[in-house]
Amino acid sequence: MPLASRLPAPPETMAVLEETYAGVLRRDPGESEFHQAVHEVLESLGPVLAARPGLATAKLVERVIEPERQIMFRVPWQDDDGEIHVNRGFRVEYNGALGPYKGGLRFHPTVNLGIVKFLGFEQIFKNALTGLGIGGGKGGSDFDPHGRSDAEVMRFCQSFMTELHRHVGEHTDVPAGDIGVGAREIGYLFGQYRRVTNRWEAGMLTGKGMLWGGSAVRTEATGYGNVMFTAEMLRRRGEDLDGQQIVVSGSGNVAIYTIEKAQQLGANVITVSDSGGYVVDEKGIDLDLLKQVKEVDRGRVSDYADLRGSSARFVAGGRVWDVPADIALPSATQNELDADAAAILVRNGVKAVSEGANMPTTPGAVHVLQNAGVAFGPGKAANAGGVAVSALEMRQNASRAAWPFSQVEEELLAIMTSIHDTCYETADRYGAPGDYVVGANIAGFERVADAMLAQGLI
Ligand SMILES: NC(=O)C1=CN([C@@H]2O[C@H](COP(=O)(O)OP(=O)(O)OC[C@H]3O[C@@H](n4cnc5c(N)ncnc54)[C@H](OP(=O)(O)O)[C@@H]3O)[C@@H](O)[C@H]2O)C=CC1
Ligand SMILES: N=C(CCC(=O)O)C(=O)O
Repeated sequence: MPLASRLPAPPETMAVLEETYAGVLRRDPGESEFHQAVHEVLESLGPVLAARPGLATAKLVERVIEPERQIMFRVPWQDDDGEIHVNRGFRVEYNGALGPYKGGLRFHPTVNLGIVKFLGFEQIFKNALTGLGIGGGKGGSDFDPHGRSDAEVMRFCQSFMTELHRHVGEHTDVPAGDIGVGAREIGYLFGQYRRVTNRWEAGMLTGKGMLWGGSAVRTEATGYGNVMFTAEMLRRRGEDLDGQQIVVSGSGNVAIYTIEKAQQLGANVITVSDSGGYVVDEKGIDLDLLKQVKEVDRGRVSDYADLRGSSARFVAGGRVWDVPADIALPSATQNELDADAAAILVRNGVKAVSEGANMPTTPGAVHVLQNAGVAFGPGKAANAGGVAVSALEMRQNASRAAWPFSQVEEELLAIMTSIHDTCYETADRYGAPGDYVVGANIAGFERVADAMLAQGLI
């Protein structure tokens, strides 16, 4: 896809960015999600490079695009029947200019280097926007935890950390959860780290249990934060969440706590989904039942529909975007909301779309939504609540403190409001009022670039 500037920029500046992008396509063919993530950022940087030619001279954009370190490793493990499996592990330590590498681990059969690089590249700017002194990184494996016993997941996590421990630490690289990596997996990973290093290093992993160094609100943080960001976008338009009809995709950690905060603010959430399809619940999602199905029984959204009764309908293979709503909060996976879905949302009168997931909206869908005047919150800004509270967990660990839920939630609200305002004001300053994609990309990039320039050619 050719590079088109989202903002007026001199042709010679765009030519430099186009050559940089061509280099990415040449060097990393086939990594389509990584290309997509880079493409979106480069489309925002024209005016920045035009105003600061020194960035081009310093090859700053090329340096940000190339990870500082890419680690891949073998993960052998044995299932409950004694059969041996071999998975592949990844950790991309993308950019440490602002702090230790920080980012989740994803366990999903679709994980490959390109996926990890897209997630890590997004994480650089997301973490920069938090202002909390964290660099960008990401990792994971093509291991599929679905249907595996706790013992099998434990053996996999122990094998995975036996290798990963060489590369992580509280002052180096601090992983956390993402798709397929929740409280159970974090526990097994931390236990193995402790065993192989003989160190109690609380700050090397976030999302830990409350009894052993975890932070209040970390479980809720990503979902809460996206709803807080959405509320700020609406507030700027003289609206709030009370009474709004909301469609949510996904039914995991981000989706569940998105629903919780949205319901607390008076909204009516009527859908959840998983890879089998979606449920629409005319009475509104029963969150206690959803938590029981997903967090306790590790079931499917179709099980929710069966248990919920007549108000809930399961649509196999369908997408929540077909259901009329005021607000859409994609909280499952990348590229789940395409241009056709965006057109349906617009036709049904959607007012705001805010990304709880990482890069869930395709470029074509972003174009449809923004052209229709829909408030759009990009994931690198809107879903930064998770990593922000991870950074607060690291802060508590460093001071051996444990803050109460109310204090952490107050901090989270302040951080999400600050991220919103930074993006909003940056977009305004660059002549793209209300374009949070431009605001997030430029504000995040400038913070990283200034730190990189100060630290020399490394
Ligand atoms: N956890 C965190 O701290 C943060 C997560 N995110 C992002 O939020 C999104 C969700 O993560 P999280 O809630 O933690 O993960 P979970 O594993 O808890 O839940 C993922 C949900 O998305 C669904 N899903 C995953 N892949 C697909 C697919 N290919 N097609 C349809 N549905 C799919 C899953 O359904 P199924 O069970 O059928 O696979 C599940 O309902 C991801 O994009 C993640 O990168 C962003 C910021 C922070
Ligand atoms: N998966 C996460 C959370 C990362 C973290 O808490 O370090 C993300 O920001 O995408």
